[in-house]
Amino acid sequence: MNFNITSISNDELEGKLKHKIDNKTKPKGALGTLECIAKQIGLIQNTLEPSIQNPTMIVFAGDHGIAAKGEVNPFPQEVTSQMVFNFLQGGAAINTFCNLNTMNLSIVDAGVNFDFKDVEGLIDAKIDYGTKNYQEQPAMTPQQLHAAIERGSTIVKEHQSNDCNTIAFGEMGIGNTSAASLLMAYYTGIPIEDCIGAGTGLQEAAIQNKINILSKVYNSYSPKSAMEALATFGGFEIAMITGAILEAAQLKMTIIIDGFIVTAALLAAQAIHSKVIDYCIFAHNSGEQGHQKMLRFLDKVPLLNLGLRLGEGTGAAIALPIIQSAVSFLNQMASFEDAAVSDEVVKR
Ligand SMILES: Cc1cc2ncn([C@H]3O[C@H](COP(=O)(O)O)[C@@H](O)[C@H]3O)c2cc1C
Ligand SMILES: O=C(O)c1cccnc1
Repeated sequence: MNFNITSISNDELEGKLKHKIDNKTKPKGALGTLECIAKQIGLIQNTLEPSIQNPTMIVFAGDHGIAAKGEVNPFPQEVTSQMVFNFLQGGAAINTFCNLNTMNLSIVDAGVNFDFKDVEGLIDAKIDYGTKNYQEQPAMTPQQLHAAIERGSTIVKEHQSNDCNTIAFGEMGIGNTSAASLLMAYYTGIPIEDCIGAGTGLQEAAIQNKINILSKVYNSYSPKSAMEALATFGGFEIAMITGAILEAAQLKMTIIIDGFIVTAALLAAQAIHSKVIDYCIFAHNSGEQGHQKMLRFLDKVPLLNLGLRLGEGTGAAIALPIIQSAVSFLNQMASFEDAAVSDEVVKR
C-alpha cells in the first residue's frame, strides 16, 4: 500500500513553460486559466510538449448499508444496480458526454448489492454486496479497505499500460452523499452539519433529518487515521476511487476531479499522500452545497460552475475539451517569432 508520489514542482521547466506560453501570439496572460492548465500538464509530464492520450472515465459503483433504510436518500438502493445497467446500455448522462468528447468509459462493480453474474462490459471488482450500515458498525473492515484501494490501483495501471495518460473518475451509489459528508467532516475539520446537503433532492425538513442522523453517526466514532476514517464511513466505490487517484498520481497521469463524492475520495487520498493534489485539475463546482467548502479547503478554483449535482463523473467529462484546448494551444499556436508578429508593447 506504499505509493511513491513526487511533487511536480520543477523551477527550471516551469520557467521554460512560462517562456513558451508568453511567446505565443497573444498578449501575456490572455489565455487565462488555460495557461495554468498548460503549465500544470507540462510539469506533470515533464515536457514542453505534453499530450492528452486516450482520456478515460472510470465509473465505480457501490452500495451503502445505510441506504437500505431510505432515511438519508430519497431514491431506493436498487437504483444503483439499475443505473449500472443503464451505463452498460449507453443511456446515462455520463455515456452521452463521454461519447461527445471521445472519452473511453469503463464501468466497475466496486460493491453493488446485486449479483451481476457475468454481464458483458462490467468490470468485476466487487468487494461485497454493499457496505455495512455505519449506524451500527464500521462500513468496511480494514481488509476490505485494502482490497478496495488495491483494486482501484490495479484498474488504473491497466489503463495506463494501454497508453492512457489522462484519467477521471465517476461514481454511482445511492446514499453516497452521506458517506462523502462524513468523510469531508473528518478530513477538513468542518462541522458535520455544514458538510451535509440535499443529495439527490431532499427537501428542507428531510435535510434536517439527514443532519440529525449523520451527526449522531459522526459523533459515535473517533477514527485514529485517514485509513480508519475511510473504512468507517465507506463506501467501496469511494475507497476504490481513492486507490485509483493515488495510483494515477504515482504514474504521473493528469487526473480530472469531478464533484462532491470524487472530491471526498481525493480528500482521503490527500490525507494519505499530500502530493497527490499536484496531479489534479478540478472540473466543476457541484450544486451539492458542501463541494464549494471542500474546494475552498483545498484552495482550488474549478473550471466550471454549471450547477451540476449528478455525479457519475459528468462534470469531469464536460471539462475535458477545456483541458484539451490548453494542451493544443501550447503545442500548436505560433510564437511571435514563428509568425513574424511584433511582440513590442507600444509605449505612449
Ligand atoms: C437516477 C439517478 C442517477 C444518478 N446518477 C448519479 N447519481 C448520484 O446520486 C447518488 C447520491 O445521492 P444520494 O446520497 O442522495 O443518494 C449517487 O449515486 C450519485 O452518483 C444518481 C442518482 C439517481 C437517483
Ligand atoms: O457532486 C456530486 O458528485 C453529486 C452531487 C449530488 C448527488 N450525487 C453526486
